[in-house]
This record gives sequence, structure tokens and C-alpha cells, in this order.
Amino acid sequence: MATAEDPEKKAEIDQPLLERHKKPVCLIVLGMAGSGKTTFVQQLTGLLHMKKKAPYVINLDPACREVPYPVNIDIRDTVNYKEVMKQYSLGPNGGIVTSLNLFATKFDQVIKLIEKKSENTEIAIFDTPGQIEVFTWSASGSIISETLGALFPTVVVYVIDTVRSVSPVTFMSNMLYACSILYKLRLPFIIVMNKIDVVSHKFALEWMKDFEMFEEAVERDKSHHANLSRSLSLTLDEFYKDITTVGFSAVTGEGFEEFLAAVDAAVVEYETEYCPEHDRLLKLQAEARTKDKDRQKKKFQHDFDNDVQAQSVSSATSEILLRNRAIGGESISLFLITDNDFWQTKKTELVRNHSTTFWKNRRRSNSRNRINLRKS
Ligand SMILES: Nc1nc2c(ncn2[C@@H]2O[C@H](COP(=O)(O)OP(=O)(O)OP(=O)(O)O)[C@@H](O)[C@H]2O)c(=O)[nH]1
Repeated sequence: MATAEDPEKKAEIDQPLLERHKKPVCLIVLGMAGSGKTTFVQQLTGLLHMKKKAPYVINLDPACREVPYPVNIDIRDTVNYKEVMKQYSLGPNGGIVTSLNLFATKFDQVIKLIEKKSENTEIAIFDTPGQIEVFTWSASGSIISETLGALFPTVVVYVIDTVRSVSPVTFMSNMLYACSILYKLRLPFIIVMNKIDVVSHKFALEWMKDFEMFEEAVERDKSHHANLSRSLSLTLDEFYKDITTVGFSAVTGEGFEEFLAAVDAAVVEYETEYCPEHDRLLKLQAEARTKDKDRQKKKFQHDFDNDVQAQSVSSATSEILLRNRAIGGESISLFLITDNDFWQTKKTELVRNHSTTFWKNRRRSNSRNRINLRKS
């Protein structure tokens, strides 16, 4: 077993981590419609350019009219959203989901392009569609986030409209959504309280730190919704502890340095928590696959032995078996699924054995028929 003291083994274990660390940090920017994602990406891109750390920017919103920042990859160059709507008779949301799904099929090319830029790019930013569920609950969203998470240090940046969140009910809805995304994607997570040039985000930090302050705010809200928010706030207490929240203004750039520090901390979390967990799950999956293969192999061996026994007991039964196999019966289908040398050899043996018996019997019965005919 490898130990931490064994330097050669340690280098082997750390290799994938080092490889990932050399690559750009991928920021997936998510948020409710109008929270300021695009303006945030625009501001961030500008500030990073000023720091001589030009980011690699990818627009994943097929329905946006224009992109107000220099973009390196634009989904609109690959998929025509309006054409997709027309061709598949879809509404606007269906069109966005389908466009993103189509784009996800080519995501390997995006990965290659980002990898090519690894040498001189520290950050890659992904701007996502305003309809947040299109990304968070679609197959393409999972494919994109899981692929990025497996190959690059990846951080989810959840943008919240601070101005709208002064209402405790809206704040709680936003936090619930953030929580569900965190648990779904399991990637390091930063909450960006945007638009602090209009309203300071201090109230939100206090609500997250002190349950009683949130309760006081909810007391002032007499709606039926407020009761639900009150009950949920206790549940979300655990979630708040693990989450980094920064205030930001996508208009003035206030909070930029704090945001960069949060990204650095998230990368450490990616390396120390996400990667080991991800690698552990991969190992478990590989073990499960091997176990399944062994189980299938044993089952086949068992079936095969039974077939051979049955063949020696009765050639008539063998004929029926052969017919079943020849028309794609159970065992033959299994060969096609588990296409490897072992099964191929067994298949050939089985078919050869059965064929010999079948044709021998067929010849015997034909000659018997001929004799009978001649007699008659
Ligand atoms: N005052 C202020 N306004 C902002 C800020 N960020 C965004 N806005 C405004 O909020 C509105 C929505 O911003 P967008 O960047 O389009 O928001 P979005 O989340 O990308 O929108 P969708 O992609 O349509 O969901 C725009 O009018 C922006 O000018 C900010 O930090 N401060």
C-alpha cells in the first residue's frame, strides 16, 4: 500500500492534482434572470485585463442579443437559437435547452481550446443563460459542469441581486436555489451579492450569521410565504457555514479584490476536498464495473456449463438450444454486449458444438427420410 512517506508513490498520487493545478480556474457564473451575470462577467473581464490576466471567456447563452465583453467562444457561433426553435417547433425556453444540449455535444472541442490556452490563461469564465434552470437542471448543464470539474479547478459563482434580496422571502428563495445547486454540482461555491453600489449586502451577511435577525425581518413580513421562510432559515444554517459570500458591484467594480481572494480559497477547497472526493467516486465506479464484469463472467460460465450438460443429456434439447442461440437468444445477446476475447471464444465453442450436433442430426434424419421414401 502507498504511504505518504514513500516519495515516489506520493508523486504518483499527486500527479493528477498538479496537472489540474497548472490549468486555468474555470468560473461558472450562474444566477436568476436579471441578477447581473452578464454585467458581472463584463466588469470582471475588464478588471482582469487591467491586471494583465486576460481571461478566456465563453458565452453559453444562445438567446442573448449581444455580448458586451470580448468573447473567445460564443455558443451563438455554433448554434442558431431561432433556427433550433423553428426546426423543432419549440418555445423560447425549449429552444435554449435544445441549443445548449446541441452545444454540449461539441464540448470536447471547447475543452481542447481552453487546454491550448493553459500556458497563458489563469481564469476561464462561463456566462450562462438567464433561465437558470436551463443550466442547473438540464443534461447539458451536468455534462458541462462535471467535465470542467474533472479537468480544471472549477468554481461556481452564484450571482444574487442584492437590491431584490432585501425582502426576506426573495432572499430565502435565492438561498434555497443556491443550496440546491451547491448540493447538485458539489463544486466549490461563491455567492456574489451583486449591485452593492445600490444597497449594501451587510444585511444579508447578518441574516446568514444570526438566525434571530432574519426572524425579526420575517416578522415584519405578514405574507403566508414568510412562515415558510422562517422554518427554512433554520435548515439553511448549516449551508451558510460552508459558503463564501462577497459583495460586488458589476457597475463600479467594488469587491473585485475580495472576490479574487475568494476564488483563491475556492481553488484550495477544490484541491483538498473536491478532487479527493471525485477521485474516490471514480475509483468506486471502476470497482463496481469490475465486480459487474466478474459477475457476468461467472453467470455466463454457469450458463455455459449447464448448456454443455444439457447437450450431453439430450441432443433434441441441444437442437432447440441452438435454434434459440442462432436467432439471437439470451446468451448470444450477452456476447454482443460484453465484446471481449473471453466471450468470443466461448461463443465460437458453443456455436461449433451445437452446429456439429445439429447438422449431424439433420443429415441422419434426411437419410432416414430418403430410405423411408424409397421404401414407400
Ligand atoms: N446598479 C447596478 N446595476 C447592475 C449591476 N449589475 C447589473 N446591473 C443591471 O442589472 C440589469 C441586468 O443585468 P444583466 O447583466 O443583463 O443581468 P443578467 O443576469 O445577465 O440577465 P439575464 O442574462 O437576462 O438573466 C442591467 O440593467 C444592468 O445594468 C450592478 O452591480 N449595479
